[in-house]
Amino acid sequence: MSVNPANPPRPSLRAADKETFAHFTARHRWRDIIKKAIDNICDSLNSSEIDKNEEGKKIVASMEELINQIQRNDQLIQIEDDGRPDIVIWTDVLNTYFKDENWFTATWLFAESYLYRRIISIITNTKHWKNYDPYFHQKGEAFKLSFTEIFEFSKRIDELISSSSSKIKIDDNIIFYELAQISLWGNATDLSMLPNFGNDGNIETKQFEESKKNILVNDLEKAWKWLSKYSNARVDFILDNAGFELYSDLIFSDWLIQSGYVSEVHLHVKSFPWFVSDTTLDDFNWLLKTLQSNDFFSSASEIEKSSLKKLVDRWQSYINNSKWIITSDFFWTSPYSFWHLEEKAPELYADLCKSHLVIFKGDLNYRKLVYDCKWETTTPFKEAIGPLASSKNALPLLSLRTGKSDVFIGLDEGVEERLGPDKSWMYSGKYAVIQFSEGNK
Ligand SMILES: O=P(O)(O)OC[C@H]1O[C@](O)(CO)[C@@H](O)[C@@H]1O
Repeated sequence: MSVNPANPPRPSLRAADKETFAHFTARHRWRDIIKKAIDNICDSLNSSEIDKNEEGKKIVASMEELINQIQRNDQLIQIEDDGRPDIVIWTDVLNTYFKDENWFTATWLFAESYLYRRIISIITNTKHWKNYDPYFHQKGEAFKLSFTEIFEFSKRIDELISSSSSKIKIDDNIIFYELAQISLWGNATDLSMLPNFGNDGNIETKQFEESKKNILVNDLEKAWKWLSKYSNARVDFILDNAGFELYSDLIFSDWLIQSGYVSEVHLHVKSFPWFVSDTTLDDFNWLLKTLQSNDFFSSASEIEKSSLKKLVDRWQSYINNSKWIITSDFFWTSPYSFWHLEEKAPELYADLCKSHLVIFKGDLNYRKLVYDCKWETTTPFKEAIGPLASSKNALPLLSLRTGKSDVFIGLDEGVEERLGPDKSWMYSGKYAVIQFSEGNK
């Protein structure tokens, strides 16, 4: 049988397997995530808007029913047509591969993606809540907590950009490594890992040094060698989370442009709210607006505010001059692994082929790159990404991923054993991989 969503290249990860993080997620985390979304909806109810209120209550009832379906481990049902064009794909994949499956027997990747698509269908099928993002509040709150790092980084990027004209010259490869790692750990929950560029150009911060040891595979040198042979290249980011992670991705993108190696950065956002924290176009616009808002950072000093203003003005000019292109495609929120990218999204793929480096951020993108299944941890990365490395049009790609699920690939012999029999290291967010494939262009 060919590889397909129900038949990954290795035995699939399924929530039915009690030893996995997939199981814990399906048993506990999904319920908590939906409950939190319900709370957000309830907080947005306003008794003066009667129709909207009534609809809001219906959404809450449907979401509660969704929790019940998961807890009873019901068979997966059709997703209600909400008029979004991707509904056809979802219906087709569900009917073709998962018709008789339930929440715990379907592959984890399908069941989890299906959950987020069900939530969006409930919300989209309303009059007053159509464009409501049930995770928006959380994303904003989390961003606020990164106050210190936000200002620190806006100052640092300024210093880096002007370092070419100053006495202290930091080598471009060093900046590339550090900004890529900031973008990597921007995905981690522990922001204390973030680095500091010292006056002599060295990286200060013990935790950052410490966190480097937790990068189990680090292909940054290879990626740099690949990218630095270009000037005016195109880089694509398949973005992951909004808020601080997005901010750190933009800091990285900013330097790529300023360094002259890159003249165009394509930033791929999600078409609708996805896996709680993923970046949508609204999140992107919110970030830019928030960085300019006096209210949000009311305790910031004038110097901090003006450094941020300079940064956002520059970012806005990239957007106005098409140096940064914000784009989205339904493929990123489809049930398919990226093994099917070329086949299922040929136009998107053809466009990505124009890129000199496609950077995939985060855990979910990693799961989709490697088909979210039970590979040996020593499987070479290029084997696990299948056609993404072997196709004659294979893309040059880089994955920046902190581990938050049951899959790690490309580790040296003995690493898994050293980390011990308790598999929580795989999903704790403490360990990461940076993996590169140069493609066939
Ligand atoms: O934001 P990231 O890094 O893609 O993480 C999302 C991941 O989080 C999880 O929900 C687990 O924490 C996984 O199911 C998913 O792969």
